[in-house]
Amino acid sequence: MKLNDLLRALFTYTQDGKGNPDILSIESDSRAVKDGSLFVCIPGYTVDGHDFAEQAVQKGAVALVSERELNVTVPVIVVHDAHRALAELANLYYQNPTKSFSLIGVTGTNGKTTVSHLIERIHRNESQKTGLIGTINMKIGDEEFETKNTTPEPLLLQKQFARMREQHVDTAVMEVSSHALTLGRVRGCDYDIAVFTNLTQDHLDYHGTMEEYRLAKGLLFSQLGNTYDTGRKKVAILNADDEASSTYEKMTSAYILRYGIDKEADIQAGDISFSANGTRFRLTTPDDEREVKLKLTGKFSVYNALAAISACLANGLSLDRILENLEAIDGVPGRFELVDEGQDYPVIVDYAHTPDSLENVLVTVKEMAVGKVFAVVGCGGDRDRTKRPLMAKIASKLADTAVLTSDNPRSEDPDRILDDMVEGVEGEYVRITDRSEAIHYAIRHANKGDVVLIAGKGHETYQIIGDQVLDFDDRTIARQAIKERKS
Ligand SMILES: CC(=O)N[C@H]1[C@@H](OP(=O)(O)OP(=O)(O)OC[C@H]2O[C@@H](n3ccc(=O)[nH]c3=O)[C@H](O)[C@@H]2O)O[C@H](CO)[C@@H](O)[C@@H]1O[C@H](C)C(=O)N[C@@H](C)C(=O)N[C@H](CCC(=O)O)C(=O)O
Ligand SMILES: Nc1ncnc2c1ncn2[C@@H]1O[C@H](COP(=O)(O)OP(=O)(O)OP(=O)(O)O)[C@@H](O)[C@H]1O
Ligand SMILES: N[C@H](CCC[C@H](N)C(=O)O)C(=O)O
Ligand SMILES: [Mg+2]
Repeated sequence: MKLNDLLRALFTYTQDGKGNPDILSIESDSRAVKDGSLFVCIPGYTVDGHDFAEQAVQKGAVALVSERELNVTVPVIVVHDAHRALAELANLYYQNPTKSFSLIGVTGTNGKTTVSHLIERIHRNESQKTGLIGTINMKIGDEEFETKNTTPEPLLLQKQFARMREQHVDTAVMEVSSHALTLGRVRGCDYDIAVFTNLTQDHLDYHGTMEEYRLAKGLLFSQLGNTYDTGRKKVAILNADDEASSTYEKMTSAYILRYGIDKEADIQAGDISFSANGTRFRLTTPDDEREVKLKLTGKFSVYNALAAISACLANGLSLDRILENLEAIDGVPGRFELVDEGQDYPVIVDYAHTPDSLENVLVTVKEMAVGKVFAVVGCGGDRDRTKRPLMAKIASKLADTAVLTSDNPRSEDPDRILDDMVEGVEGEYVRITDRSEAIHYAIRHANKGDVVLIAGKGHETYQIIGDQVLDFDDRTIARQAIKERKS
């Protein structure tokens, strides 16, 4: 593709230096630049991509996109915001792949992975070819691809969409993080359906205030638009019980479908009851009323189910088929996952790493415990510090014993993170920095009918300490601890 053709993706820019070279690839990492690359200089949080401009030219870059003028021998396209430019260029380079299938975006503080998986599995059981992008991995049908971010950076994202188009995907579902929305990673994506789960505290290190965080998520709903050039309806799916939805209602011109439990909604759950086998509720839609039996537990699972049902209805599936598929789903990896070695005290691994998700999951765990609840909880390093005392408070108030420990301390001193947590403690706790020891402690002390919750890492298979990524899986450690205790 010629540079000038690619520049149609950008609305305003200035060009410094003449030339219209053939662009053979777009790169935002100088280390990946080859002959014929267009190199986009991204100002990062660790380093500034502009500092690698010279290196990129030496490696064969034939043009650069930059936020400032640069003294190089190839044409420089100067833009206001290189992050946005990168997303728009990537979308045009791969020729608008998201116009070829139905695209569903899921945002919100908690439940994105769960809701995306529910939507994907329901569509897959309807013989649709599906795509999935999120925290755990990316998938096309059964083929898995690794990812670093919940919402990948634009080049990887659009490349993956192009692969989906090639493989004739019918419906793709993706998690859209607030970071991605703020950094413009998803610009150019043509969403058909946007789903909001909920908004509670997280990522204040990045967004500063809850107001900024709320508005960041709103970008998904404003991006949805109301155009029908693909012939598909645009639908915003909002949680009637979450007050942030009223902001998103005003930010979108798409159709709106509301789901809820407490407030009146289009897709409504009532008469909810929980048992050892799962959750039952009465579902009311504008046209129907049904009894639903989920294998998933907790009020939050009812919200996730309602969000998934709404998205599947908006995407044209019938309620009968949606419910049959939904009722068969027994869970998502690392979300309320039981570690069963035949022991008489349930051990649950869960990904709750925010105050709200921890509270929800502990309330659910308390309901199923005949005896005591042990909660193994840590807080991530280089992440929102203000959630640390809140999470320790919730764990120590709701569990009989909170076992406070480490969860990806990253560049921070694990004991400093624990000091921050301990400030919020309001009940019984023990403090064990080593996560493996903490898990062993909880399992050693649990008796028949007690429940051990191991929160925060879910599907993760690593512990990040300093710049080392060490093998670590809560489920494996828990299994070992249960077996050791038996012997
Ligand atoms: C804060 C943030 O979003 N960071 C992302 C960012 O990294 P960064 O700003 O540190 O990048 P950098 O290392 O400074 O590099 C800047 C630029 O220089 C380039 N570079 C760098 C070195 C070099 O030799 N040559 C070169 O050209 C880099 O390729 C890059 O384009 O750009 C990287 C490449 O796109 C991302 O992988 C990285 O995500 C990191 C891994 C991360 O942890 N992000 C989190 C905060 C995040 O985005 N999380 C959300 C989920 C949140 C939720 O739970 O809701 C997500 O979507 O994953
Ligand atoms: N609807 C919900 N409301 C509150 N908490 C929830 C909800 N759904 C799941 N949770 C809790 O949040 C945890 C994380 O869920 P999930 O991975 O689906 O969220 P996420 O939004 O994808 O998180 P992340 O931002 O890290 O990708 C679960 O393990 C569970 O404890
Ligand atoms: N996407 C979230 C995941 C947090 C998971 C938890 N294990 C941690 O490392 O804090 C984040 O990056 O904030
Ligand atoms: Mg997720």
